[in-house]
Amino acid sequence: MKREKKAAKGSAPDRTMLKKEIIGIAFMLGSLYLICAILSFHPDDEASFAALRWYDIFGKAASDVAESIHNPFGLLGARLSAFFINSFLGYPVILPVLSMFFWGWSLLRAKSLKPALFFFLYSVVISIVAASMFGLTSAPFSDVMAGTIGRMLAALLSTVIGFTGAWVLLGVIAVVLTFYMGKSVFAALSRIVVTVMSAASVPAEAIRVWNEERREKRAEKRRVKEEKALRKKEEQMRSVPAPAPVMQPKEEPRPAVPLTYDEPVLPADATPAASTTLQQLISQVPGEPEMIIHQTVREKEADLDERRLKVQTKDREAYRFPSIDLLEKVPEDNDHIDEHHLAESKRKLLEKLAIYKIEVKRISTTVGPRVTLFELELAPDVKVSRVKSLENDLAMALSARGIRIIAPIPGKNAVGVEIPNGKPKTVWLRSVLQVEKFKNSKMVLPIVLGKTIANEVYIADLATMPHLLIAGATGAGKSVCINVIISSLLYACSPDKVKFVMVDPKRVELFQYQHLKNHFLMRFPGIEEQIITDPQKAVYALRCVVKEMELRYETLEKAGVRNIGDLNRRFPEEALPYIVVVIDELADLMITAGREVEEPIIRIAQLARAVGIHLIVATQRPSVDVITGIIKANFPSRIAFQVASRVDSRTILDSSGADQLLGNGDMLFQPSDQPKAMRIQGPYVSSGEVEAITSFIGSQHALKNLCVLPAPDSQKGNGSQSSGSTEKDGRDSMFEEAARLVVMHQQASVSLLQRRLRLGFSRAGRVMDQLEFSGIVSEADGSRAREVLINNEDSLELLLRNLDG
Ligand SMILES: Nc1ncnc2c1ncn2[C@@H]1O[C@H](COP(=O)(O)OP(=O)(O)OP(=O)(O)O)[C@@H](O)[C@H]1O
Repeated sequence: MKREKKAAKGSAPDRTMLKKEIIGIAFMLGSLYLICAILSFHPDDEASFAALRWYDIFGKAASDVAESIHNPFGLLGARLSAFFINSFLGYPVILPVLSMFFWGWSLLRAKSLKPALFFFLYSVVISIVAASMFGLTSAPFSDVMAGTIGRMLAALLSTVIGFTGAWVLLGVIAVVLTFYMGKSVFAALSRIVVTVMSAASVPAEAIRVWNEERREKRAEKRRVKEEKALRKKEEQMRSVPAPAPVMQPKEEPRPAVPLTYDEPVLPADATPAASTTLQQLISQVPGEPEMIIHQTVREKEADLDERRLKVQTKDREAYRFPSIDLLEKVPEDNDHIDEHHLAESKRKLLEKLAIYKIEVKRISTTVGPRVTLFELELAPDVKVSRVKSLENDLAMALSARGIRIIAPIPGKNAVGVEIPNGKPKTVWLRSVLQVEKFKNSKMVLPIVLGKTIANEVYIADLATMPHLLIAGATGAGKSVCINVIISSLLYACSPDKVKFVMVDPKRVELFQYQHLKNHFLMRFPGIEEQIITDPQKAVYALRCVVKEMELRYETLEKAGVRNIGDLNRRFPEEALPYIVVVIDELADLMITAGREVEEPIIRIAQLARAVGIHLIVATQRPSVDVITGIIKANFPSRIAFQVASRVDSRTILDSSGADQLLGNGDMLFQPSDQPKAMRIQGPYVSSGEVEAITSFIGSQHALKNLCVLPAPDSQKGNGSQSSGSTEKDGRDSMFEEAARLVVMHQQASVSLLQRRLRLGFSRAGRVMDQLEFSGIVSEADGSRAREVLINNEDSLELLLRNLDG
């Protein structure tokens, strides 16, 4: 009983909210009154209440004076307006009062009070400046525009710094303030205007929706009528006896189904989308299995730009997150369901099953963006494997590609049949980022993979995956998927939190990310480019990552923590960024560098989870020579796009299914912690959108502390050392020749040594290190070329002789 009473009283947060709302309304009303009173100021009123004391408002004298007052807001209004205009700041005082109104509005709408505070500070200073400026003029209205304070300040300034100096000083303050504070204030004000306008447009939208629904209902009624008439005709035809006794296979009756709608199981932050017309659409025959239509999920939208977009990085440069407006707007008719196609698919499916005498007890459907899942509850005596063997027959009966049978659906007493929708819907990146789930995500490295069959936005944490293998035929959507993953991370993480190592042997897939070089891309000692395209350099870059991993392990050990999360929490000032290594085409690397590249990939995959290094590896050749057993074993999270054969699907996922996918971002995602892959439709992001995001980031101030990976230890006897590299005094046999080459060309680059001396990349890199150690070239400095420290060949010969000696 007590508890009920308590509940009735409302919870503490509710009461606090209520209090805030009351205070907000009081602020708004108070400031409105003050603004109106000030605007109604009348100069003659002051004389009327001059004899009246402040506290003397209940007496007879007060009522006499009130009658002669011009201000429509009464004695109080007249007094306040006279005080603010004559004795305070004049009319400019309206600005701070206006900011009080804004404050109240922010309290009422439970918005952050920061913009209101900014506006208040700005308006106080700007009204003082404006009052002083009016104080400097001798116009007739200057008295009411300056107030006592404005006139005093004007007199003080013109005495101290002169009349012109006062104008300049006040002008500069006004311009600078408006420039720095104006932006955020105007942004906040424009948000209020937008909110008010959208509130006003709600009734119009409701009328439009109502009209549309009415039109749809009428069309549905007409359609049902037509269907009924057609069925009647069919029945009449059937009742006419056949002319000749021809032997025909006895056809099973078509299992049309009665319908019920079930309450969908929705995630906490999702609301069901309306799906009302389907019930009338699909025919019902009494005694047939029941049909349930799962309503799809409509994710709660959220404005991603409402979070804090500007942050301070560790090296004190401001960084601004890309705005969601850089992505294209979702076309409006995107929610439309092709109901006729759905009804037709269901009819054909049941017909086919009836031919094979597979009895269905209950059937339910979920309409996804690209496919519809029919969940069939079979009669107890039907073997699940019989349905599975019908995959090809069903595909033929429905004349559709991409039919997949899930037998049984994990955790359910049902078999799933996925049938492509008539009109596939594109899932736009903007629509999957613009949801509350993403905005409020607590994941470390949230990546949006797309929409599930129930239209739920699927977000995974790369930090827990901990590595991702993406495979599929060419043109199936791998590169778009990688772009989506990188874009999700760019929308979620600042450059302090995540860095990328990008390896792109195809040269065309990742070049747009060049714009990220001053914020998100890691650098490598001795290599100018930050997006690696050369397979030998890729091996070197991956070894740098391995070295970084080893150093990070040492750091963890010294700090006495178990992983990067604990380290960053304990020492936020020295927090390490997560490193995401993206390799867009593993096959090209495996063919040219083979074991040399497999080795560091496996080392990273096996060990790097704890130190925050994560791999995303894509390949269009899902064969065992590229996705080797050991690579597969270390990539428990995998995405398969459409592939040519069942064998390819097995190579990626250890099961078939990817061969039945539809392409264009249709994927099977195998999470590391689930037994079966799930079907997801990947979002689409165009290269124009990626360009817009990356160039927005690239146009910002470069970070001063650019992350350079450590050079790897020189590898001996591991195959990377080319033959003929016998060393003298620890130096390479090509050392002297290399020294002469760089001095002759006055140019020190690894590629020059590679080209002219025919050295492999890693060997050329080692020789360059030795040249640096001997003082012939300067040390590497980020992306800048090394300097040659020896001017001529004579000095070089002298130096070489000294080295030998
Ligand atoms: N999620 C998606 N939604 C809609 N269309 C898509 C999607 N993903 C890819 N596509 C379409 O497929 C085309 C090819 O995609 P993408 O370049 O990603 O293929 P790929 O697998 O990387 O091919 P390749 O291996 O040859 O580079 C895109 O240009 C686009 O038209």
